[in-house]
Amino acid sequence: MSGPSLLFDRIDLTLGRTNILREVSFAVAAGRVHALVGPNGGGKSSLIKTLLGQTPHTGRLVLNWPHTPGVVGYVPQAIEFDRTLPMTVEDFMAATTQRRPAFLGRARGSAPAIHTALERVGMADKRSRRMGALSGGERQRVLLAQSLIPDPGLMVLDEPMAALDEAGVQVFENLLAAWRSAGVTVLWVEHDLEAVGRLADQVTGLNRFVLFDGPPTEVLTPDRLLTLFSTRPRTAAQTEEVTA
Ligand SMILES: Nc1ncnc2c1ncn2[C@@H]1O[C@H](COP(=O)(O)OP(=O)(O)OP(=O)(O)O)[C@@H](O)[C@H]1O
Repeated sequence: MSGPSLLFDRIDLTLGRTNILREVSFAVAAGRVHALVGPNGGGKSSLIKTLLGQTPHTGRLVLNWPHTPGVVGYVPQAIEFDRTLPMTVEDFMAATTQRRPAFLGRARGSAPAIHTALERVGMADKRSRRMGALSGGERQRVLLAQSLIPDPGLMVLDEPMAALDEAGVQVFENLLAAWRSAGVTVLWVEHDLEAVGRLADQVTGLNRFVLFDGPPTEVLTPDRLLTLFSTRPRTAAQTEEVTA
């Protein structure tokens, strides 16, 4: 499934008194792996929520699909489950991927796709475990698995490698390679800059504003990284601005 190109054009987002994104403009090329990096609180997750239509932003956001609009896969930041919640991995997969209401049970037709997706992330043998009993890395693999159904054309990933062990990282890298060869567009929030340097085609640095945008080899220079990750805490800067 060929992916869309994306255009963020002067995106502004203010929630309450907090100005989270200001004049954010950059483009994501179709079928490329595009990383979004920046300090904690820099607005990366907010930008993703904006892309997914979840925020009252201003500015222009364009998704240009090659043919008809396709499927958007989304891997949220790690989520917690109550240990006693009686929801198995299979139940979770069904609830997040089937159209039929989850309280009616699993749709029989969805079983093969769920099995294949769990196999791709190495979790097929743990399909009957409760979500709350999984390790953080195992839960992360299940979050990746649910994003594979149905086949996405645009994949939106919010720190998908958090909590993954080495084998889990390999699973993720295999998925990335498969998306790349299928022409899926990937927008990927990541803190691991070594992985970004190795695996992304393009990288945007975000700390409320766009700080840089280009191929990793050109923009992830030691100077840039020092500036990006040693700025004043944004809360202090914002408070001054709001009260000025
Ligand atoms: N609903 C909200 N109302 C007010 N402020 C919010 C809201 N949601 C997020 N923020 C603030 O917006 C800023 C950006 O948060 P966001 O989660 O987008 O950052 P991030 O770059 O994804 O951070 P991290 O790397 O820590 O995940 C933070 O200061 C956060 O506290």
